[in-house]
Amino acid sequence: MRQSEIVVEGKNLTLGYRVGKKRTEVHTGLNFQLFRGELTCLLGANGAGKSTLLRTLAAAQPPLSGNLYLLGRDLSTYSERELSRTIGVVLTDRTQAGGLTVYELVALGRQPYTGFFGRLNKEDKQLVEHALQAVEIAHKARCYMAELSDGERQKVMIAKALVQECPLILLDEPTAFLDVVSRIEIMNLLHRLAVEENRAILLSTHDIEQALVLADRLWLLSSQGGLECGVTEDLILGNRMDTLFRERPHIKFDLMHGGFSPEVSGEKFIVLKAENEILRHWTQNALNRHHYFCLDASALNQKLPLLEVRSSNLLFYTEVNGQTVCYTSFQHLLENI
Ligand SMILES: Nc1ncnc2c1ncn2[C@@H]1O[C@H](COP(=O)(O)OP(=O)(O)OP(=O)(O)O)[C@@H](O)[C@H]1O
Repeated sequence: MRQSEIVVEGKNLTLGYRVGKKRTEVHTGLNFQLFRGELTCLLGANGAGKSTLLRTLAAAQPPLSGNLYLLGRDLSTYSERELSRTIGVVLTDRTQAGGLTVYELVALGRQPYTGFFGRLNKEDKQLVEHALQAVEIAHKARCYMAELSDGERQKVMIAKALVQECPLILLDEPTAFLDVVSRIEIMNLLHRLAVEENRAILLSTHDIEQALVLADRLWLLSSQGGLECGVTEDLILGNRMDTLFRERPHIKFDLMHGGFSPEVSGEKFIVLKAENEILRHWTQNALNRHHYFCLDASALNQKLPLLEVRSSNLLFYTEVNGQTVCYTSFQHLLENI
């Protein structure tokens, strides 16, 4: 992977809120860089500070201290007009602009160039059409926003950010409210746009599964650990994912399957032999829910029961006394062991 241009850089940044003389620090000493041509996903528990960080990067609130650079220049020196040409912000809002058509809403993204009442020239129109095609919503260009699904509306908001021609796009939970197919589509789309259009795209999400598949980099934000940044696989294999929910030790990151799950509170042990990895995984899933710790065949001895799974309807359970029973489904097995 080539080293690409840094779009945003934070140095020793303190984030938070100032109301009158009261100062509430949400994070201190944050250091990070965001690169062009990459999709970066910001992950963190509820209240970890993701929206606060995104708002600070979007210049919607100033940092309490430290340095924040956008394309090498202090963010606080940007004018409103410069900001609207440099940062595209997509917020999660279910009821946006229902009375506008898709085309009109995306065209609003050209305002930083055309002015509020500005007419679109030929180039503007081409950009709008290109953006509608890029997010695969061109066929709905004449529909009203109110007539779209949540996923389609999200695509339109992304198209609007695209026509702003900003090197940086920030999205706060763009896949909230979406079904699994739309979540995959939106994340895929954002990754493609980051690479093909050479933008720096940063989004916050609770959709860890999708983030682990598509994010070029992760930003892991936690109240105790601050911000950890890195290429997705470096953080996963460096055991950094568990830092996200450090204060909830009963939730563990499953390195094999890339998701969080409750730690097994096993009281019973069983030796598990399975025909293949898929059968092993789902058998373990069922047994863990019933408070069994599963050991592999190397732990085989007479003092532990053995479950041999050849298929989902051929399960051989051998009790400690050596008696073997064959079960024909998980329901059958779980009702009897
Ligand atoms: N306007 C505000 N004034 C003071 N504190 C605030 C304000 N907004 C948020 N906070 C605090 O900042 C902290 C981080 O909140 P933030 O909304 O950034 O978290 P988040 O990671 O986006 O959470 P979620 O995943 O629940 O959306 C929280 O403790 C919250 O109470």
